[in-house]
Amino acid sequence: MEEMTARLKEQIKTSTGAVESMTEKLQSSEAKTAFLALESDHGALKDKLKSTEGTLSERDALIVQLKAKLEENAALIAELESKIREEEMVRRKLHNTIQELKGNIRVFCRVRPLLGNELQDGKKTEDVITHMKLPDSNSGKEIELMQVQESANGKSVTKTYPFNFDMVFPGSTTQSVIFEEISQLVQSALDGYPVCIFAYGQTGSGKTYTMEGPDNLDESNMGMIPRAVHQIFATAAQLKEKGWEYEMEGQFVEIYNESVHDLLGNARWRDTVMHSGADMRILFWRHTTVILDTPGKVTALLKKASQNRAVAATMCNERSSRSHSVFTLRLKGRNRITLETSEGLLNLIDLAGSERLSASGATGERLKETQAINKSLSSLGDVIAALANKDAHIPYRNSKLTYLLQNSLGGNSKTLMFVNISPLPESFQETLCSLRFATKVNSCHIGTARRVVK
Ligand SMILES: Nc1ncnc2c1ncn2[C@@H]1O[C@H](COP(=O)(O)OP(=O)(O)OP(=O)(O)O)[C@@H](O)[C@H]1O
Repeated sequence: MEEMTARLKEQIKTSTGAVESMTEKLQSSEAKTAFLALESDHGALKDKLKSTEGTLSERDALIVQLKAKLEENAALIAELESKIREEEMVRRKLHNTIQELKGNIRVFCRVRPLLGNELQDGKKTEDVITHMKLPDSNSGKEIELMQVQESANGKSVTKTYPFNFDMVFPGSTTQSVIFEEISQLVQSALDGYPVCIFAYGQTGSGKTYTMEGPDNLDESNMGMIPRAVHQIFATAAQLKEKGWEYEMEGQFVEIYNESVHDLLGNARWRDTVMHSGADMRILFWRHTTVILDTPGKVTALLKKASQNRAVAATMCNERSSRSHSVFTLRLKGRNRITLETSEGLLNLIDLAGSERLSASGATGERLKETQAINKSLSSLGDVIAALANKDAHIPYRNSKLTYLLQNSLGGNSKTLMFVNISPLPESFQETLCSLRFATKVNSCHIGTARRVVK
């Protein structure tokens, strides 16, 4: 026991010695420095933590603020969107009122310019066009024809034939200026109205140029059809913001010798049997329909149609189109916000030349064509006269053309007619006939167009 106590005592002594030596070491300046450094680091970290905590709570407050602002902005956007939709509705109503005030069948008279060989021997336009008084600017409405006649006592007297239309465009008017005047009508088709624009006039007076453009088509001389289609695509894209989405379908048919041909089908002359009554309308809509979701598809459609179009020679114009061509664009709109739907229709019609039989010098097959053209155009005149007289019976069924245009002339649609005229003195009688026909059309009140919306 004593021995064990002594051993333990010895052990305690040894460890006390070790503790003393360790304490001594700890108190040495090296350890002290390390300790102080650690203490300072610790303090710095504590400060950093405190400042980070401060920044974090500041950020939290900012996030709350931003969230509130975001909600405020979202409410503002919703309010503005609904305002835009309301304004769009007001715009549509106002636009329609303006169109109605302008009258439903409007007539624009367009005089084509003199072409290359018509201005020979250094002649100026005013040297050739001596039988016509035209407006100087593009905003005129009057045109006067003048003809020198011999009176009963042998004296020369100048007889004048004044005409007034919604617009009269002299030969210098560009395609884009003319389109500006009809772009409102094209807009109406997107708004859900049936719209019909047709070109009437003698062969070579510029109908195809006006509706489609010349053969060497470029941006500047594009006709009303490609311009209308471009505008429709551009406006439909803008209306997307207001919730409107559109589906577009196109058809192109031709009425030749009183039968209807599909200009988009594969068969060049796919003939349709003459049906009477309601069947006939169904037949029209059985023709090829192309979904038009890109402007490129429209260009391809117009190209195909023009390739298929019947072209034959007559004495009046070597590339004379002897048929009526009818381009139809159906525009189905749906507003994904208001769930409103609309169904507009745009008919763009290039009528066959209106020249009289005697002037065309036609015989044989050409004579038959001219008779068919004259029949349908005179049916058009009869329909318009019956509408102007407010007759109980309107003879739409007398020709394919008037049957096709039934909805466009019968008061349900907005209609515009171009009367294209030649500037040549030798076309005086044809021009007079065309202007008289156009005056009859212009005086025709067909009632108020109805928008197709659900
Ligand atoms: N405003 C114009 N500017 C320049 N050239 C024109 C204009 N209008 C017509 N032309 C030219 O006059 C010629 C006859 O025009 P266009 O073929 O359009 O007549 P049209 O009335 O359609 O004849 P058709 O009844 O035979 O179809 C064409 O060469 C055309 O390019």
